[in-house]
Amino acid sequence: MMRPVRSMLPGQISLEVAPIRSERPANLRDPNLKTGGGGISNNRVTCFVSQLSFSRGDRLLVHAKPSSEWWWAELQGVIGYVPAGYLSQDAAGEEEEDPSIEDPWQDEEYFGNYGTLRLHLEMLSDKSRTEAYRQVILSNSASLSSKRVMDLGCGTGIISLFCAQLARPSMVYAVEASSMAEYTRQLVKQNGCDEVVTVLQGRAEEIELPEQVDVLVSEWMGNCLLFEFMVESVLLARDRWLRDGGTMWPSSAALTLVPCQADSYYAEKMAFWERPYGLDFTPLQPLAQQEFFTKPKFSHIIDPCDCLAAPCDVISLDMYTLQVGDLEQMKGQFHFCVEKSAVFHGFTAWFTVCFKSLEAGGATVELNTGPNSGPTHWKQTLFMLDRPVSVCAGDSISGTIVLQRNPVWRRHMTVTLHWTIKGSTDNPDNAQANIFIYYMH
Ligand SMILES: NC(=[NH2+])NCCC[C@H]1O[C@@H](n2cnc3c(N)ncnc32)[C@H](O)[C@@H]1O
Repeated sequence: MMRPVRSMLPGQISLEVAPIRSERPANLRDPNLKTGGGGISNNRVTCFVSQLSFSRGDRLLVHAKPSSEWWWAELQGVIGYVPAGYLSQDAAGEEEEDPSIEDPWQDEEYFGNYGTLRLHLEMLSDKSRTEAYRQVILSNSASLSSKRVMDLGCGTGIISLFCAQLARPSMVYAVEASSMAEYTRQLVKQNGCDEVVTVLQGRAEEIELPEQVDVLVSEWMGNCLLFEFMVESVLLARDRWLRDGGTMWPSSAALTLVPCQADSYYAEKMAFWERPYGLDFTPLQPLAQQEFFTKPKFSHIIDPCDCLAAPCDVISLDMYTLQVGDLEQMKGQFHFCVEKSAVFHGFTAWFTVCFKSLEAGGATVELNTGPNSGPTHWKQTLFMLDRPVSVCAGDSISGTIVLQRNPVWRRHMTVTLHWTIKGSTDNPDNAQANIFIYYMH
């Protein structure tokens, strides 16, 4: 249910909007929602968030108020941003806002999940991940003496326990918003670390620490590095609790991309329909493309020999200078030189984070989630093309990637890949510029 408001707009805001063919109020969670401006390629309608066009007296339905200045509203099935200052409450039919949008962070579900063991078991079972954090503490144990540490999103407290067990910090503030915090307190006591580790239950943005800290450590990385956007909490905590000159762990992060072949996934989801049980099911292939290839495949394991070019870092984050506002839209460019003739099925992405030493000149610890490093629970993320393209050694694949944070669902983003293939051969696909939007929800 949404609350109707009237526009008091002086004149028309003339903005490009693409109508959605929806009689019912749009389901904002619908990843195929078409809003704002956009473009079309390979029958895929892109989806950009932009402002909504409306006239004086129009009745808008407000879905969400992500900020005091801009609201997320709908007019005759078209969804977009509206300047809140031009709107007034419609006296008739006071209706409640869509309750599902009251929690754009979906914290109840998010922290509910982290209140159970399933995700913590997965993370603790990830040796590459957990050993990397252990190595950071071990290799900085001397410098950690008498330091004050904040472990943001400590979960079961593993990093805090490493600090207390392998070094002599003066205090570790282990901050955990989910109900797991109650058990984390027990684990801290059970392991004799309660002199050093204090568990604080609450969101890092809201809790109060008694003092600033020297080191802010967190394991905040999600699929494709940013999904869940826990990184926003880390930046807010940095700005509030990390002393000047303090240390961020991780210190930096990078998102890496590579063009790849994905024969088995393509066979499993697309080729399958060619002759199942001797029958021709190819009319279902457009459906399969829409259902399986319009969203990323998380937990994909790419074989290094499926990489068609040298991987390229497309987005780099400096955790000391990154701002929350930067997270709304991040762009990167890539230029790949195809190293072998193959079928180009899509792009695979992964991330690397680095932990600079507390000591000048000390060794940096790296956690690389790519195909040439130890397996992690993130694995890699596969973005499939609508349809595969044959490429030859010497071809180049150049383009841009845009990570666009969802203006309503604050833990979600869309990934837009735009590329062209310049071929050493006159492959008909080479002339085509492609743009693909993938919804991570
Ligand atoms: N690498 C990830 N993607 N997730 C791994 C860390 C997630 C842990 O941090 C907790 N957590 C996440 N955000 C917050 C926050 N803002 N404040 C406190 N705890 C948090 C969450 O409850 C979970 O226990």
